[in-house]
Amino acid sequence: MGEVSRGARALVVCPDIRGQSHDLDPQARLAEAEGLALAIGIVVADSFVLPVRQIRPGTLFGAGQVDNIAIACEQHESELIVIDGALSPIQQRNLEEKLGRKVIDRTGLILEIFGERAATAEGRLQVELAHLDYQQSRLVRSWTHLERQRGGFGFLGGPGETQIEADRRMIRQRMGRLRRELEQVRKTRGLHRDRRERAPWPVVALVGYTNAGKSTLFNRLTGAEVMAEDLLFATLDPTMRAITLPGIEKAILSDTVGFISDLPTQLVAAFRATLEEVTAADIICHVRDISNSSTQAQKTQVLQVLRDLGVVEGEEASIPILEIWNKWDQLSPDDAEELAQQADDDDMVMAASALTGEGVPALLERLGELLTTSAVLREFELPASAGRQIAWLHAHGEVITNEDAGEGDDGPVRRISVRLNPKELGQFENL
Ligand SMILES: Nc1nc2c(ncn2[C@@H]2O[C@H](COP(=O)(O)OP(=O)(O)OP(=O)(O)O)[C@@H](O)[C@H]2O)c(=O)[nH]1
Ligand SMILES: [Mg+2]
Repeated sequence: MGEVSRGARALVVCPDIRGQSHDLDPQARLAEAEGLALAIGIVVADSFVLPVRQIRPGTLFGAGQVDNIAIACEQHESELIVIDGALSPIQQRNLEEKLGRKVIDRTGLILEIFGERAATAEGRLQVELAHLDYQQSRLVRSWTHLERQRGGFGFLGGPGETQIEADRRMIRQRMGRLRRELEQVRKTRGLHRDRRERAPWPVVALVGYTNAGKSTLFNRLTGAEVMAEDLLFATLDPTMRAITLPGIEKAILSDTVGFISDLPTQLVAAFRATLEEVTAADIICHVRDISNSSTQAQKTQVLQVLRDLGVVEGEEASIPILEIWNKWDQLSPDDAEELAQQADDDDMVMAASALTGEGVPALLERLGELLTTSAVLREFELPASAGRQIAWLHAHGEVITNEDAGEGDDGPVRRISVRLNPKELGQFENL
């Protein structure tokens, strides 16, 4: 880690490759790439989009374009070039040689940010694993030119083992160790989650595109001081706090990592594990920067991640999703008027400004309402002799299945799936 240093002056180049479709247009992608660079303290000296009609396997860009990048580097005194796309290891090496400067691609950049931000043990393990995976792929495909014969002492491998094989094995071993550690950490966290699931407190998860305002809203609702900044990926590790809502004494609010388009594959798994918490929520609040010109594309990306997590299938969501149209204060009066109409017509949309607090009381009201009425499928295993509880479930919830689950310590066990809202769950737990 630490491939780039804070304060480095960089050129940010967004390749617009013909035939590759994107939700975001090139200018929006360029702005996002600048945001990523800023997030790690890089000074953006200049930035531009370069159309690529045909990918050059060796350099991605054509020779004339590479010359133009070199000129721009000179003009703007840049020591680093950020390419907002995927570079093959060979392309990266060739560009570095031709430009005489360090070149980093989008995956490398996001890995750097994640490396700097991860704060919990689990987050750090995930990011290191992702980084090793990235390095490993680079070793396999490009470092062969660096291969050199190792002398025949044979501590690590047989005599004559090449350096690249040794490096590869070391990375593999390290990854194996990290995976085991990660599993251990997750087991502990899994226990916590089970315990919380049994606790009669509903969980509200904030999700959304990076920089949408999740942490700002989290802080406003909880009085906490989670880092909320105009930085992409300000939050990496999930944070939870208790809040009180109208009609609900206690609910758990969780803040999560922001989403971004084209997340590096190496980070998808890490990211998904962090987001698993979301699948145990009673309500998902999808925080949107409604003032952003790419807000629609961002929403598509967020829904895609929720789909990957299994929360959304087709048009159906298994957990109610309340959209929060945040940064309302940034809208022009005309836009505000038009969007207010749409928000009014949809009872799963609330307009708000986490910054000014406008719309927040109504949002709390709506959350309380949803939590007392939205039923989620829950599964219980109860001794068949627990007649009172079983009867209560039938009377208050919508029982979907009630089946034999074998023998327990106290005789036969029933497995019952039932739709209950969080309030009913609380009552049931206190029976
Ligand atoms: N004008 C305005 N700015 C806001 C509002 N909500 C958040 N912001 C600003 O938007 C920026 C990002 O806010 P965060 O709360 O850090 O966003 P996030 O969604 O947690 O971002 P990540 O953790 O990076 O995913 C900060 O500069 C906030 O001050 C709002 O309602 N209005
Ligand atoms: Mg945040």
